[in-house]
Amino acid sequence: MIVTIDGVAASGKSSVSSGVARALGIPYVSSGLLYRAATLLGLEAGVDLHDAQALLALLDTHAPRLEPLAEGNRVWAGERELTDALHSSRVDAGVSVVAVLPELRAWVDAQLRTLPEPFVAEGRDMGTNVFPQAGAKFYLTASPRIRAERRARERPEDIPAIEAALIRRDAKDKVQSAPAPDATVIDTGPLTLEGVIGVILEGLGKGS
Ligand SMILES: Nc1ncnc2c1ncn2[C@@H]1O[C@H](COP(=O)(O)OP(=O)(O)OP(=O)(O)O)[C@@H](O)[C@H]1O
Ligand SMILES: Nc1ccn([C@@H]2O[C@H](COP(=O)(O)O)[C@@H](O)[C@H]2O)c(=O)n1
Repeated sequence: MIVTIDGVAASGKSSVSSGVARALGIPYVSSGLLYRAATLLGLEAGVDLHDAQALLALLDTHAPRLEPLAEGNRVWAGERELTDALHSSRVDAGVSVVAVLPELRAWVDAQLRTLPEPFVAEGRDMGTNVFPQAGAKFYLTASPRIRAERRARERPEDIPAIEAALIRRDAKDKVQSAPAPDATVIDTGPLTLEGVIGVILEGLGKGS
């Protein structure tokens, strides 16, 4: 079984996926972390983030891999853990440049498609492109202001700056971010985290 949870930036995809996965007793997979890892390695090496061949060469050398733990995904490059470095504002700002490159999308998709079922997969195109056969699909939204207020607890910038960056990232990610026609769209604005998890579990027939 595959459950997909897609949505716009900072709509709660990772937190919700982790909660749903824990309730189901299965792993979750954060596809965005692989795009973030490619971006971080590119920034550290000083390569042009538009240069797919240079990025693929770095990925070949460092071979970042995703550890899809239910309590929180981790990313490793050899013995080095990249996870904590993947959510900086610098990576936030660069990742959409990397994510439009077809070669990079193919690299991420190939990694995801080797994972053994069952799992919850979260990102932008899990329900449309990567796992169109998924048994259940959800899509999370919330206004940019609400998302920025939530994210402000995790970033040094103020709420208007975070909101502007989220709007920019949504625009750059628009092509790969359309909801699947068969996804249930959830506006998380009026809901708590536990509330969103509850709606999804209910939709899966696992509600309490
Ligand atoms: N329904 C909710 N109510 C309150 N806070 C929430 C809710 N959903 C998520 N959050 C909080 O919003 C923040 C962003 O959530 P999260 O990181 O899970 O989003 P995301 O969609 O995975 O983000 P990104 O696209 O940047 O990877 C976190 O601090 C999370 O705890
Ligand atoms: N399926 C996906 C997942 C992510 N992206 C790109 O990665 C960025 C970071 O993802 P988060 O889920 O951590 O926000 C995102 O802004 C996209 O550029 C993607 O294209 N497809």
